[in-house]
This record gives sequence, structure tokens and C-alpha cells, in this order.
Amino acid sequence: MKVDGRHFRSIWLEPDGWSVGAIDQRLLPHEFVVARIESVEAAADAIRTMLVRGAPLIGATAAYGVALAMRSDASDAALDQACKLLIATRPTAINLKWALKEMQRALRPLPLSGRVEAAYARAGEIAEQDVAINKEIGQHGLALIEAIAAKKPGELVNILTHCNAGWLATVDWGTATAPIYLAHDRGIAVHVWVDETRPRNQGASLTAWELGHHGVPHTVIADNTGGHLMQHGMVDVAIVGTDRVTANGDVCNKIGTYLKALAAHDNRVPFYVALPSPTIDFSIDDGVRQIPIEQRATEEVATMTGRTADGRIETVRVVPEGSPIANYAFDVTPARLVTGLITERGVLKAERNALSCAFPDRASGY
Ligand SMILES: CSC[C@H]1O[C@H](OP(=O)(O)O)[C@H](O)[C@@H]1O
Repeated sequence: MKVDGRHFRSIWLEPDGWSVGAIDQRLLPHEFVVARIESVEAAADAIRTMLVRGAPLIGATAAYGVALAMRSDASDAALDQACKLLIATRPTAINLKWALKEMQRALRPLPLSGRVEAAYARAGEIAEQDVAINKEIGQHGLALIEAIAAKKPGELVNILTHCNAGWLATVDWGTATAPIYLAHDRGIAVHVWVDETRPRNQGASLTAWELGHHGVPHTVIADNTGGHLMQHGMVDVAIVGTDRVTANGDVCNKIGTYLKALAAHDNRVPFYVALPSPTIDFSIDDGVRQIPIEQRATEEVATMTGRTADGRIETVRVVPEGSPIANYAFDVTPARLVTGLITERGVLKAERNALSCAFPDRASGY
């Protein structure tokens, strides 16, 4: 997407043809800094420290990480070691496992001499496939927004989103935001309620930054505000992203999503989840019991980082020393609370039959 008139993606192959550029998302919205990833270890660190984050972007970064590893050593042992290093970075987003499986599938049959070129080619395909899929998600989600707008001519379409499932969470366009960008660009009057999304504030720091740069009207809200807005008819639809969807449509996403889904259900607000098919995990069907929920460092809850009035970036503690802290990074929304899944192949019911019919190749575990 565009940032100050220049087109950016969240990750890209540098002109040297081997190193990888990425926006350092830890520094947004205060600083726009481009990082350069030059080894599989650096790719793993980028995922682990959330320099890059978001399920599809994590997958794309891992794919490039394997390509960087092959530059150093294209052996089977090096390929396995690279995948072992990368898979250990973050446990919840299934796109990471999917991307590594794709890289193994592409490289394992090849002679060592052909692996570097093939690795960069496959990583590039995964990145381009993500962009193309997100545009499709945008089109299918746009139809939902257009239908809402048609029922309230001349009024704003109020959309609530949680965390950041924007172009920064993918290679480009985003998942939950793709329909929003398309609707805005088509002249539909949309307004986005942006959940700040504690503790890392992906909404306040990343989604608000994205929407602001694209000129999309939005309002940042404390995470606990959504239910009140829904009770007062101020939310027409909720659209969120996801890190893993089970075969029967359970949705794992950033912590707090489940609570928004409950509030939406109680207030009859449509609750949609936008996802590319690599985010579907057909190997499990009980999200609450089978999806590993990442627990991150307690400092993320204990501290806040921001810019002082004189422009300095500072981190301050907001929890008493000695108070125990729990930092669960995701939760699972049961399929029964999901109105629909916005995928590249259409808006689907959150149920096994719909998902397996739409994606038979994935469902069969090819
Ligand atoms: C389009 S996937 C976005 C998804 O990823 C985020 O998690 P994190 O920022 O921890 O990588 C969040 O769950 C978003 O909904």
C-alpha cells in the first residue's frame, strides 16, 4: 500500500536478488524503519521479536528465511535445520507451518545445485500468492460492505476490527482491511472502529497508522468499548483476521476476539473473519482444545512504549513490580459465533462441509 506517496509491501526481495527487506513494525507508528534480513537466523529473529507479524506475513518471512538458508548450505540437513529454527519461533499461526511445508515440498526433490534458485522462486510465489488472495478476499468482502451500505443510503458503514489484519499483517492489502480499502476507494462511506488491542496495541499502532495513510475514517477505541458500541447500534459489522481456522470453522485470533464475537452475537451484529486458505488447518476440528496459544513475555503487559512530547521513544512500566502477569496472545472463537469466513473463494459458512468443498485439495491433505 502507499505510504507518503510511495508504494510499499510489508516484505520484499531486495534488488541484490538475495537479501530481504521488511518494515520494522515494532517501531510504528512513531518511526518508519526498513530492516534488512540477510540470514535464516535473522528471519527467525524477525518473526520471534515481531519485527514482522501477522499470520500470512510470518509465513512469507519463513519462506524467504529458507531461501536465505539455502544460500549458505543447500543440504538436506541445512533445510531441516532451517525449518526447525523457523517453526519454533511462534506456535499459533498455521501459515508458518504451511509455508515451511511448501518450501520442503519444492526443494526436497531437487539436487542441491538447483535449490537456491528454486527456494527464492517458491518464496516469491508464496508472497505473490498472498497478495493475489488478499485482493480476492477484498472483492468478496466488498460485496458485504456494499450490501450494508445499500440498506442505509447516505449513512456511514461502521466496521469494527480487532488487532491488525491489515497490509502490515500480510505481504500486501491485508485480510480484514482489504474489503475496507476497496470500499473506501469505491467511494463507500466507511468508518472503522479500531480496537487498540492490548498489550502490543497492533490496532492503535498499526491499523490506525495504515488507515490514516490511506485516508480511511477511523476511531481508535479501548478494547473494552466494542460491546457498548454494539449495544447502541454503532457497529454495522465486525471484520477481523485470524491466525488459524480449524476444519469446522473455529477461529483463533488475537486475544480479545472471542469477547468481541460474544458481544456481536448478543447484539446481532454480523461477525466476519477474513482469511486466506493457508490459514485453514484441516488437521484439527476443536480450536479451543487443539490450537496452541502463544504466551508472550510479561513485559508486554507490564510496560507501554510511546513517544514523549519532545519526540523521544520511551518505555514505562504500568504494572507494580512483583505483580504476577499472564500474557496470552490469542483466543479461540467457536464457529457458532462466526457469521461467515471471507476467503479467496467466497464468503463461506464457518463449517466443515463449506470449507472442505471450497478447498478440496487442502482438505484432503494433499
Ligand atoms: C492477517 S493475520 C493477522 C493476525 O495476526 C495477528 O497476530 P500477531 O500480531 O500476534 O502476529 C492478529 O492475531 C491478527 O488478527
